[in-house]
Amino acid sequence: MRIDTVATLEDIQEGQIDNRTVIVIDVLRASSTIVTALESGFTSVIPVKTRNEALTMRSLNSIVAGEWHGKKLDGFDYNNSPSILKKKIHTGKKLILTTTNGTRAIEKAASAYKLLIGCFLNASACVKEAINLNRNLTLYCAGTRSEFALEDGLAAGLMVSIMRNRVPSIETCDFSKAMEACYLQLANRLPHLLYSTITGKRLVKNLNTEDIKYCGHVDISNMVPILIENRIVSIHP
Ligand SMILES: O=C(O)[C@H](CS(=O)(=O)O)OP(=O)(O)O
Repeated sequence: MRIDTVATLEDIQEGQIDNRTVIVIDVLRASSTIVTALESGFTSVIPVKTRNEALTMRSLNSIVAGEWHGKKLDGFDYNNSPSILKKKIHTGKKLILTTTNGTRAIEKAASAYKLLIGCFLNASACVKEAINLNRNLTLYCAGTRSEFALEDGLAAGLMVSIMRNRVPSIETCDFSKAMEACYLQLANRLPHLLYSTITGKRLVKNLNTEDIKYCGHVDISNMVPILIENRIVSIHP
């Protein structure tokens, strides 16, 4: 098995999607929001591209959440905020979600053999599932507005490190090795380090500090979200 890590939304190549397991990593915040939404009772998350698409899909049985450049969109129920979502149980509802980077990464990699959603919160559960799926793996960091986001790279590095402990023969690209080394070097500075990344600083400016603290927790969830026909559901319902 081989792992490749992709640095930003734009950088992914065709050969890194088809016939592979792809884990979309957007720590701040789309991946963390999706994991948390399924943990808090939503039956599915529907990723959509635009505000209008999200509002058109709204129904009695759904809640609309998302942001553009960090700010909650007009007419939406929630921002892309895992710490707010987790305060309430939403049993049986669908979450319609649109975000600046994460939902676009999901759309770009939708033709993967299996597309999973990962972050710090569910890193070990994702790796376990990727091993079960037994395909080459792409860790697809969404980044932020076309730039590499350190928090995504660190979560990818954590996943490479967990994978290497479980499957010592794993092959990796050099960027995966670099992210693994980076995670091992900086792990003891989590979650505080996330306040100083580009996205972290932006979230602080927009008063979303609770999200940063929450998203930096490692392995607090066993939830593995998977994309099935445009809907994200729990892999083990
Ligand atoms: O959750 C967010 O606020 C970010 C916005 S950005 O990185 O500041 O553009 O969106 P996401 O799609 O979750 O990265």
